[in-house]
Formats: sequence, C-alpha cells, structure tokens
Amino acid sequence: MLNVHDIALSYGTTPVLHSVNFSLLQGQIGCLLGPSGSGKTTLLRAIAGFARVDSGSIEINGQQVSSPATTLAAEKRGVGMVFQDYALFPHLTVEDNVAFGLFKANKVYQKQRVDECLDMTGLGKMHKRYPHELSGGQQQRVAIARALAPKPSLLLLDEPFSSLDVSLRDTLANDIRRVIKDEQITALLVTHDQKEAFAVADEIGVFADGVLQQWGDAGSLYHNPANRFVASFIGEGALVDFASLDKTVLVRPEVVSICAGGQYKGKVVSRYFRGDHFIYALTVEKEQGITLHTELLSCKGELADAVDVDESVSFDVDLNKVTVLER
Ligand SMILES: Nc1ncnc2c1ncn2[C@@H]1O[C@H](COP(=O)(O)OP(=O)(O)OP(=O)(O)O)[C@@H](O)[C@H]1O
Repeated sequence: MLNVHDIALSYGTTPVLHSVNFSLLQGQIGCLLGPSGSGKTTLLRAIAGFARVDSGSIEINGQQVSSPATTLAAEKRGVGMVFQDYALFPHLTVEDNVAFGLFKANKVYQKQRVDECLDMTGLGKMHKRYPHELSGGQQQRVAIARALAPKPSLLLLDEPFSSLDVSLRDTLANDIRRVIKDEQITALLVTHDQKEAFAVADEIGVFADGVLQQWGDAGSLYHNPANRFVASFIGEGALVDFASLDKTVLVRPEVVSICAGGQYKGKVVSRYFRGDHFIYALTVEKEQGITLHTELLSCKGELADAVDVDESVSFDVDLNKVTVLER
C-alpha cells in the first residue's frame, strides 16, 4: 500500500533524510518514532506531497507519487492528514468541518458519511457545535473524523496526541487505533512517545539523524534492537560488557534480580514505584568483570521484598536472556 524506497531529502544543502526504506501493507498502522529533529515530520511531508525527494521513490497504492523527477500534488494522492494542532476551520460547525472533503458527493451520502464518522469517533451529538466550543480531545476527534470522511487510501497523523494530557492520550490513541482498523485504512503516525507507538502501531520505524535505524514490530525493537541507539532509546536497560562473555549486551530490568548470595555486588541509587513492582537503579562495584556503558543498571523488584535507596545488595543477571549487540 505504501512503499518508501531508498529516499533521500535535503533542505538546501543540509541533508535531512538518508536512504530511507520501508513499506506498509493495506490496513497496517505504521509509526515513525524518534527524538526531536530526527526527520520524522520531513518524511511524513514527503509522503503527503509537501516536500520533494532528492533520490529514491514513494509509491501509494501501486502508483509512484514521488521521485526526483516528479512530485504528484498533495491533493491528488488520496491522503488524509491529521496535525498536532487540529487545524479545524473555526467558522464551520463540526458537521461542516467533517463534510469538507465530501463536497463532490451528493447531500444524502454526505449526511450519512458525516453521521458515520462522528459516531465512530465518539462525537455523535456534537454536529452543530463550533470548534471553540469543544475540548482539545474533542477537536482532535473532529480532525480525525474529517480526515477519515473521504475514505483516504492512506491516513497520515503528525503527533496527533501531543497537545493532550496523558490520560486523554491513552484513551484517544486506543479509540483511534480501533477506528482505523474498523475502516481498514492504512495509516502512518509520527510520534516521539514510545508508549504511544507501542499502543497504536503494528510496525514501528525508529529514526535518528535522518536514518531509519530499525523497522519492526514492538517486540523485535524491544528484544532485538539493531544497534546501540535503538537499544537505549526503546525501553529501559543498560549496555554492559561482561568479562565472561566478551561482548556488549543489552540488559533489561527483568533479567536482573536482587538476591542473597548473588554473583555481583552493587548499591541501590534510586527506586521507582510502578504499581505492582519497583524499578531500581543500581551502581555496580568495580572489579566484578562488569563494565557499564550506561551509568546504571536497572532491576525489577517485587513490592514485598522492597530494598531501600543506598542499601548494598547482591544480584544476579540471567545471561541466557540478555541481547547481544553487534559491536
Ligand atoms: N523547512 C525547513 N528548512 C530547513 N530545515 C528544516 C526545515 N524543516 C525542518 N528542518 C530541519 O530538518 C531536520 C528534521 O526536522 P523534522 O521536523 O523532520 O524532525 P522531527 O523528527 O519531526 O522533529 P520534531 O519531533 O521536533 O517535530 C531538523 O534538523 C530541522 O531543523
């Protein structure tokens, strides 16, 4: 459905994207995840038709829409867009905002589709309101209903939840995933929030410095990160060299256990309550055959066996469950 093939893009003489490759199947939800300035929005703009590519190509639904020679106009790509700031028409009611992309359809179909899209996004009774009479979350629902109304072949969402408070984000992210799946639309979402990417996406692309570091599902990013960047960007953990292994490995908290008579010695630096467990951060005593590349090792602990900050502890690491990284 979406095929991004080896694209590069510069602003003036500054390269921003380097040799980016990935694809999405019909109905899949992809997510571009990465720190600020890594090139996520630029890539989304190129797919939408707002930015030219210097090399490579983009295909949507089997049609080549971008190459260095041609850039098909945004409005001809069959793409729907949702932005961080909602970008609703302030002088139009909710129903007129949603009907905006349906101007070619007859009135009966327009009304039916507007009702359908407002129901799907949980706005069944808001037809006559104006954007300023809605909460931020409701406005973003309208923006999503508006983008879905013309049944786009591809829906692009740029940080759609980042203006909302955390509890609302989770609810809206779940609702939007359900709506996109029900409508069987292919979607690509930009975010810098890992939790959001894990909650919404089937496939996730991790970006740093304009390079797609890894493309895969949440499980493969977490358990088999392609490199050090992905290992430290996704989830919690530490990069460690064990003299016994002679390799750099990623140690997630769940493979470290504080226990009496453990092989290694350390000290608890901090403790974070996580509801049904604690996460501890440990420093490791020198001369133990361990070199930490990150400052601290994290460890998951039971509530019942709580250990205090500054306490010395011994711990074990299950070396069968660590992930070996290429040097
Ligand atoms: N119109 C522009 N002209 C020149 N440089 C730009 C332009 N837009 C973005 N850039 C630069 O391109 C790089 C990538 O920016 P982009 O907005 O794609 O990153 P991002 O990953 O989406 O970041 P954020 O999460 O902060 O939105 C940045 O270094 C940015 O300064």
